[in-house]
Amino acid sequence: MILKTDGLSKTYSSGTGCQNISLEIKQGQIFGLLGPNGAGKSTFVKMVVGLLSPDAGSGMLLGKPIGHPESRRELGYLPELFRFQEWLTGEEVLRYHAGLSGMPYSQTRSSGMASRIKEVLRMTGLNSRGSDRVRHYSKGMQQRLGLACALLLDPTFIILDEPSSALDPIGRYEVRQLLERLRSEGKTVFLNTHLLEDVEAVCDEVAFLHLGQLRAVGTMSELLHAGTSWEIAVGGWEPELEADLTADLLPGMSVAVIRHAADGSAVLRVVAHNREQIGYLNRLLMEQGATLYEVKPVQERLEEWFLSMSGQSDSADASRADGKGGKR
Ligand SMILES: Nc1ncnc2c1ncn2[C@@H]1O[C@H](COP(=O)(O)OP(=O)(O)OP(=O)(O)O)[C@@H](O)[C@H]1O
Repeated sequence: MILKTDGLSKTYSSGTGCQNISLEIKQGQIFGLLGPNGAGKSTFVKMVVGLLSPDAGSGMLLGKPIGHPESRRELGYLPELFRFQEWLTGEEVLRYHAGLSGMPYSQTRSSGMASRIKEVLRMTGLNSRGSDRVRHYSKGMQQRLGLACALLLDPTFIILDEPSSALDPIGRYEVRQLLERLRSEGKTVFLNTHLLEDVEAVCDEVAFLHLGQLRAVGTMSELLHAGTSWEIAVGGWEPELEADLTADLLPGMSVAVIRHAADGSAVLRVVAHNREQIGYLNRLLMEQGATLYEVKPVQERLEEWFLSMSGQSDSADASRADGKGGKR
């Protein structure tokens, strides 16, 4: 386990922050922490990297208690709000950051460090701009420089707080590719974000924070409850079958007609919690003289899930509180 937190809590004088956060991040995964603005994501990250002390709870990071200097040695961190010395060049900022890590001055000037600096500039798409002053960088380029700083000392665990917030779609795509490459090298990445497409594209596991509380943890497919909603193509369909089927369905199941053609073909949207319930529906259809041709699982869209988890659709919440990876 790279990171394990147990009930981490921080309450600001304003009464907000985050409470009782218990998470486990395994080696080699990209873990996404999602949540709306003000959910408490950065507060959690700051406790993990040792910038804030928790009011309660504990955590182990790379085998040491969080906040311990040893646990930070293997950590790369891109803060949400970054600001660099604008009079320095990108290369100078990186060398300065190497020095801040405790590296002797001579080593920060070594040829090994010069080539590592070139490498992280290349990895983050800044290879041709390393000798330009930061004041001439765009916001997106400064964010890339922050990413280069986080990667500079080849950390085992990389925590990125909104790494793509200033990037254009190409930049976001490049960062996603970089994260995948880091994972393939065995690194572990913790991604704090509200960019749903990033989470959907790269995260192995996701946690959802809302109003400082952990609401859900699981893989994308667990969280989106793949398998509870199905699209079913049938033949021999008659409009009155909808009411007949509905009357015989098991508790929690439902059927709605999406399309129906004059030749008796139809597509149904079915809520069923397992394949046995689909088998039961097949039997009902056969009893009514209809034929089941195709069954396709339908995945909920991440955006809809995000909205419902953020309290924008309470009725959707209530119907999805079951199973592993569900709401907490
Ligand atoms: N230093 C602080 N003092 C007082 N309140 C704070 C402080 N930092 C954050 N908060 C409050 O704590 C809550 C969580 O903030 P936090 O920055 O952790 O959320 P977040 O999920 O990272 O938000 P965003 O996605 O907007 O960056 C918010 O209500 C915020 O106003």
